[in-house]
Amino acid sequence: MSKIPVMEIFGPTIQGEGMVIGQKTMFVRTAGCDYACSWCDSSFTWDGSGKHLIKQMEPDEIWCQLKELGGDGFSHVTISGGNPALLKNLTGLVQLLKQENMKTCLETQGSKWQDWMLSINELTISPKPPSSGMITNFDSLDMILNKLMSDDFSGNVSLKVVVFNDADFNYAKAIHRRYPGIPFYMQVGNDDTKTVNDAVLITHLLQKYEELIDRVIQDEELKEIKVLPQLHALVWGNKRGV
Ligand SMILES: C[S@@+](CC[C@H](N)C(=O)[O-])C[C@H]1O[C@@H](n2cnc3c(N)ncnc32)[C@H](O)[C@@H]1O
Ligand SMILES: Nc1nc2[nH]cc(C(=O)O)c2c(=O)[nH]1
Ligand code: SF4
Ligand SMILES: [Mg+2]
Repeated sequence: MSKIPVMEIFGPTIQGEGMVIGQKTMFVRTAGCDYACSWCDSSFTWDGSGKHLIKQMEPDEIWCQLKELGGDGFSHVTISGGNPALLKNLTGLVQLLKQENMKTCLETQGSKWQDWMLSINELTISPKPPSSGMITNFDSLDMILNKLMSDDFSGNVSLKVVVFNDADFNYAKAIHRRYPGIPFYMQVGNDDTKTVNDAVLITHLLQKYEELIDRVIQDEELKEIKVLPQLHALVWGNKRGV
């Protein structure tokens, strides 16, 4: 018995962020986070407001629900949260997804390590900039990225920093400088995660995207960098489960 606290299972949708942006995928979102970012767009996973949604599930139950939703129409599963890396017992799910010939993607912030992370195909580490209110533990981050750059890991790893302001931009640059060999992404911060006015939100986020692009273009230090919006926010606004 190794039950996993699941907040939501959804899809098929597209991966809206980072290195496999646009990829058709299913999502498994786990409950609980060791951080409490001021602007977290998934705060219901850790602030108590989604407590009633949490289901303790075995890996095979999760797989059944994925198949119910996605049928035979998917080959990619993204695990996000909360912080899935809090869960030692995700090994069973990751192995089952592998057996079923799924590619796996993980979203985590780089604060915790689990050995099952070595079996993930696409691993995004997203350290948190000053505007989040969180403090990066660089000992943990160094340790995690060292493991992911070793021969023990055969998947792809990338770094993704969300940027809201100047201090975040400088933090993002410092992260890229510290880990120059790792594919690096800057992502536009969504500063209005509650509005249901999609038209206003989307116009605003596109403007923020243009501002971030302009900054990167003007910065001679930034060369090997990709600048992305949250594509799902541009398509569906703040809607949950997409
Ligand atoms: C909800 S988090 C869950 C995974 C993990 N806890 C993490 O932060 O990487 C998934 C991604 O959404 C990003 N994110 C959260 N809130 C955001 C916001 N308001 N605007 C832009 N990106 C956001 C996070 O930085 C992270 O890269
Ligand atoms: N479509 C879509 N793409 C995403 N990429 C990362 C997400 C997340 O919340 O971790 C996310 C999400 O919630 N939806
Ligand atoms: S680390 Fe991720 S899930 Fe946790 S609070 Fe920050 S953005 Fe939200
Ligand atoms: Mg999200």
